[in-house]
Amino acid sequence: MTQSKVVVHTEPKLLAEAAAARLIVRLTDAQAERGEATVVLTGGRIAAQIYQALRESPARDAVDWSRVDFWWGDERFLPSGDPERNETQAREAFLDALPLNPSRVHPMPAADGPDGDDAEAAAARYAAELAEAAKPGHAELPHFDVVLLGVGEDGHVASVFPEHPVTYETRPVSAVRGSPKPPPVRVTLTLPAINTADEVWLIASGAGKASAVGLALADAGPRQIPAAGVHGQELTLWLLDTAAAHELPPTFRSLV
Ligand SMILES: O=C1O[C@H](COP(=O)(O)O)[C@@H](O)[C@H](O)[C@H]1O
Repeated sequence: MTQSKVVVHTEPKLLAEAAAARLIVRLTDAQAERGEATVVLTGGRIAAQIYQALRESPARDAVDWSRVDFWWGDERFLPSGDPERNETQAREAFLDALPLNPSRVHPMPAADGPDGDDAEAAAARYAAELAEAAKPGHAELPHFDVVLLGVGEDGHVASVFPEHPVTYETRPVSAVRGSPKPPPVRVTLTLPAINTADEVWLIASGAGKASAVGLALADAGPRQIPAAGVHGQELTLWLLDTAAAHELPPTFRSLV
């Protein structure tokens, strides 16, 4: 049975620290149950703060990081090591500081990778890597314990942008051309792929996100506000700071 929850923190730093603490607990629980854990990472400003909080958390070693699989929800299709890549951000903020198993770290291909600047081929390559990690009977995707998602000012999640054809995509991974936010070429998990996760966490900080968050929680259409179109199989968790929670629909106002 799927559950939705909204949690509002007073400031971005607390939001980041609380999200990091939750993630440590969630990954520890998954490892207790299944012996391993899988998280899908996001990019963006609040994600960078969460990753830093994870790195600095005294509880971080509760997780056996060598038994965590890391995937990415989207990538800015740029050369490897480009500071704008979500992979670079995550590696610098926390992955490089953890005792990972490198074979469990699955960045999306870069624009100087085996497919060169062919984003469609890169998307197909990532889909094949995901399918290879899937358990028998789950043809296309591995089990995702948690998908982390930032929320754009326009309501985008991963690189699924409002009114873009990618909002209709049913394959698990898609190239995105003509992104309204730079860079214009990206690779993304699609809404149906994200929605296979046990838990989907949407994380938003700042007044610029308030309108998108309010519309998503008021059940806007997913083509207009992609954040409205993602749901975990067990839990959809909104982690907000007060500024991002400013335009919550009336049913949630008591939280602010
Ligand atoms: O470009 C992207 O933007 C969103 C949100 O970023 P933020 O800086 O506004 O928090 C991010 O979730 C996505 O992964 C990224 O590629």
